[in-house]
Amino acid sequence: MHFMTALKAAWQQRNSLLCVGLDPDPAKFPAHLASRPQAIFEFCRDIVDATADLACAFKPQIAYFAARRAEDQLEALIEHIHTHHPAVPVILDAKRGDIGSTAEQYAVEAFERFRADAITVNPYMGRDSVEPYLAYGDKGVILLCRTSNPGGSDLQFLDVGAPGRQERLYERVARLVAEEWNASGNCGLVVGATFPAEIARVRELTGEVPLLVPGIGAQGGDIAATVQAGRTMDGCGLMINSSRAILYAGQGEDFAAAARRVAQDTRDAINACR
Ligand SMILES: O=C(O)c1cc(=O)[nH]c(=O)n1[C@@H]1O[C@H](COP(=O)(O)O)[C@@H](O)[C@H]1O
Repeated sequence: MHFMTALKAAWQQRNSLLCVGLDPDPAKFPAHLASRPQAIFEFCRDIVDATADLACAFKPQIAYFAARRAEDQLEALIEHIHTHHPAVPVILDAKRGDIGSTAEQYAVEAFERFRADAITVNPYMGRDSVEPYLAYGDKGVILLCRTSNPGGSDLQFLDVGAPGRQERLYERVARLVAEEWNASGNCGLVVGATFPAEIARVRELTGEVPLLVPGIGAQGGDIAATVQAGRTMDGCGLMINSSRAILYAGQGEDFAAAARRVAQDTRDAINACR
């Protein structure tokens, strides 16, 4: 199924704009999991099973798996999501960016090895570096635009407009994606919840393009401001990600139930503003 079709169905059927981020850090796992060889998979699986009905997407962050030689556990996790929660699309957060020939390999890795439904991509090497992902017309390509971190302003806020016409770099990315790269309707953009004014600007520039919005929860972004700035006319258009605030809500054997409570509260807080 086309990523956008799956995402729209998940928004509607689950009545949720919440993306549950899967950033498994064994140092923060409950003690009973610590010594288990498949701890990363088991931790994420339990979070997934406890939150799937509350989520419009899952977003595993590849670095947390690769850093611990646990790519096999990432494969198993995505397989688990597809098998047990097929209505919830999987966004592989890899933020790839490289020349076309290398990008082809990253696209194979994301879509054929890991079987992700979408991937995050860094667009700052230009169109040819993104084309190998766009060629998978039914997969989502979610491009960094205005990132949530403080240093995002160092480059993304530079004025690249013609003389007398200010245009920030992130605005150029948003415009390029909306006007040129999204010919197959499979693009999304990343805009941090920590910058609601820029969410509103990106929404203004891109019409209905879905926005992945990290930065609520641990990074302190404002839910109401995010939703008001980024929702589309039908009250959707957003995948609002929270990772650590959900994953590490509890420290004991009932960690998944604690994660569910925070996920539910977050989904409800988002819905209250739609
Ligand atoms: O692409 C991303 O997901 C992303 C972009 C961005 O601008 N900021 C950002 O925090 N992220 C990711 O979103 C997640 C945020 O995690 P928490 O701050 O724990 O909710 C991490 O996996 C980040 O890598």
